[in-house]
Amino acid sequence: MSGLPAGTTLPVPVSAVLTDVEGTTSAIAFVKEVLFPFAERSLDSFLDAKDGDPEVAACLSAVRQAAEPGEEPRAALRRWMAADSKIGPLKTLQGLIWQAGYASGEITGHLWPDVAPCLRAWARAGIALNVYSSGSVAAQKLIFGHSVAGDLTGLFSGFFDTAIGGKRETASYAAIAERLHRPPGEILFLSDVAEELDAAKGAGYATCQLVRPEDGTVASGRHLQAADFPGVASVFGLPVPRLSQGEAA
Ligand SMILES: CSCCC(=O)C(=O)COP(=O)(O)O
Ligand SMILES: [Mg+2]
Repeated sequence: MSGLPAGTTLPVPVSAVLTDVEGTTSAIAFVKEVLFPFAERSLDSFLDAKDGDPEVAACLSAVRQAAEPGEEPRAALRRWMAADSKIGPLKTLQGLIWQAGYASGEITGHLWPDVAPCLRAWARAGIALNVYSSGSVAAQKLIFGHSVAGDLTGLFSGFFDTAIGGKRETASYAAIAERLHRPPGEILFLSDVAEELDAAKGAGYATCQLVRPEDGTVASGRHLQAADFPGVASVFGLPVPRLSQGEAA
């Protein structure tokens, strides 16, 4: 599965992991069928309730700047939602809307069952864990803070969104490496999207594509690959979780 001969472990000195969310730690289906529809159907009531709220007003001002000339902000937001556009003010608003859903228990953050045990094992071993997603930092903290495996936010030392740059741009990964005070070669970037991995590799990162057939992801062949987080651990020589009875690997 990795693209390496069976049993091969790479001599890459990984001291930090940077992980994508949708398609990597969490199902694409969860984002598309739970999170996005929740934001879509709550948009009007949220904006009505938050009329005059300074954070929301700043987002709407940024929406007007990015919208087509004369386009009403709500229409622009709905158009971007339909196209899954990774536009900053949309992602910020989605995060704010999801907050209520997580707080009420209507939404629980999906994680593949293999993810939390590996994150815990890697954090225990002193590997610095970080997130990079098009979803806002607030949205990242919500999905990991209200996850099916409990509150995992304490495992992470850094959260990055597109405020640092687009996920398909090499400069974004160089900027993250600087913020982490680590050589890029020591950072392992995990994603389902080959173009994001290409950009990270361009900045000198180690890369691994998560290819989860049950989530509809397709191997690019351009990066080492794994079917799950234990597969990542085996390719890069990272710790694997200690299993308690009945716990997923
Ligand atoms: C952080 S949960 C919300 C996911 C989201 O809004 C999104 O656009 C997913 O982007 P990713 O970069 O994690 O694939
Ligand atoms: Mg992804």
